[in-house]
Amino acid sequence: MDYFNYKQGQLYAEDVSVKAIANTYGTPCYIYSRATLERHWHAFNDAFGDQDHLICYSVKACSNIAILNLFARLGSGFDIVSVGELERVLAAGGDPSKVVFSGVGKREDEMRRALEVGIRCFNIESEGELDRLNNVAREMGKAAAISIRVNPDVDAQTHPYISTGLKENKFGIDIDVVEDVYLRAEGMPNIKVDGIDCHIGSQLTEVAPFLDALDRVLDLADRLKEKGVEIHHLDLGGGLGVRYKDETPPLPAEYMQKMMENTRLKDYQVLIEPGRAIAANSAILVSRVEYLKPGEEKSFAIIDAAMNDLIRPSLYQAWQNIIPVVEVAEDAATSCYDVVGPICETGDFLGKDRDLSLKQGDLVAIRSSGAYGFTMASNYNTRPRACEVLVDGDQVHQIRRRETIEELFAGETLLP
Ligand SMILES: Cc1ncc(COP(=O)(O)O)c(C=O)c1O
Ligand SMILES: N[C@@H](CCCC[NH3+])C(=O)O
Repeated sequence: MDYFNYKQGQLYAEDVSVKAIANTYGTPCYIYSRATLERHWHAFNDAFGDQDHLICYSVKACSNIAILNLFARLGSGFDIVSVGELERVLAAGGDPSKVVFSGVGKREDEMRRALEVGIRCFNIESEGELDRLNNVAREMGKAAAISIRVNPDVDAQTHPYISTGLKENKFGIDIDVVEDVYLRAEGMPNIKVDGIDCHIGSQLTEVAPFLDALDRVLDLADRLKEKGVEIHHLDLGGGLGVRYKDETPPLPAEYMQKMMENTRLKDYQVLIEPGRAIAANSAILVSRVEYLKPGEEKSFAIIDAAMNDLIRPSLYQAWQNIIPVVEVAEDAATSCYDVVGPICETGDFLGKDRDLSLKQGDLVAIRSSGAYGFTMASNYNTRPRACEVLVDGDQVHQIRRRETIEELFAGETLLP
């Protein structure tokens, strides 16, 4: 099911013409489909059947408060990695008691705020963090619920920058030594051990690495039980991949079904932290062609979106489809373009070697831009960040206006 389709030769987002949105709100512009976001969230939620579970949507994938609010209304929990993301969840009406706090570098002030609002659980990534949390909780007269993020040394078979479950990665505590850390945590007066956490990487297209990690986590839970440490929940992280080009990742239902074939899971509440699989294909980034620059070696289509708007192609050599907003005739002449932005970096490209039929002023849509798109945007080259628009049937809502130039240096001061 795709909510971005051509109708009478025009690209639509649900029931609204993309060209009409671009003409009203300008470009570059992120356009989200509410129906897609909600369908993907439900796909995970429904997959659990009667298994006790909580979906903690990973805020870093796409964090506009209007979108977080949609998930909050569905009863979602949230996975956060900073106090900034926590404040977003709260501003969006999210329930703090359904928030898990991941990340290797939690500051004291972040811990304090999270304890103050009563989050569900801290996913501890090091012994130093455990000690710090115990101290902060003691100062506040509270007990902090924790799970420890274990590093199971499983190869997620994904891009090295987004693989997190190998010994060489900075994340979590080695599963072979974590038992002692759990025993220490059990003895801490202001720590309440609740779960085990594991997240091995992102854009996984096979279930096998998840199953390997799950086995190791369940074995650990058994060993801990023998030593008197009671585990109530397992947080299996996020990481399920999506189709950008020709990948064939399992659907959420297939993935969860395979995981739940392990009947030992029934003894626990299961948390998951999906981000990309919910958000990636919920949005397009729409951009206008500024110039065409034909050449002997290469032809360039220079568009008004750049690596500051969508960094995935530059950073991971990620491939995302680029399609025309006004459909072109099947026999129209095409050229092979590198689709690039206006930024002064050779690495500023959105797509390479794309056969497209383009002229100056045309609109293009970069697909699968909903996850790690706007959230990774920057102001490099003093470029205001794009606006975000959400389509709901035939309704269009601007959920974030375009930044103004003045805002970009508003916090700066001249010397006296
Ligand atoms: C701890 C943690 N949870 C969840 C996610 C979300 O991952 P994904 O967007 O691949 O589902 C990430 C990012 O990889 C993460 O680091
Ligand atoms: N930013 C990455 C995913 C990173 C996941 C972070 N835990 C991407 O765009 O593919």
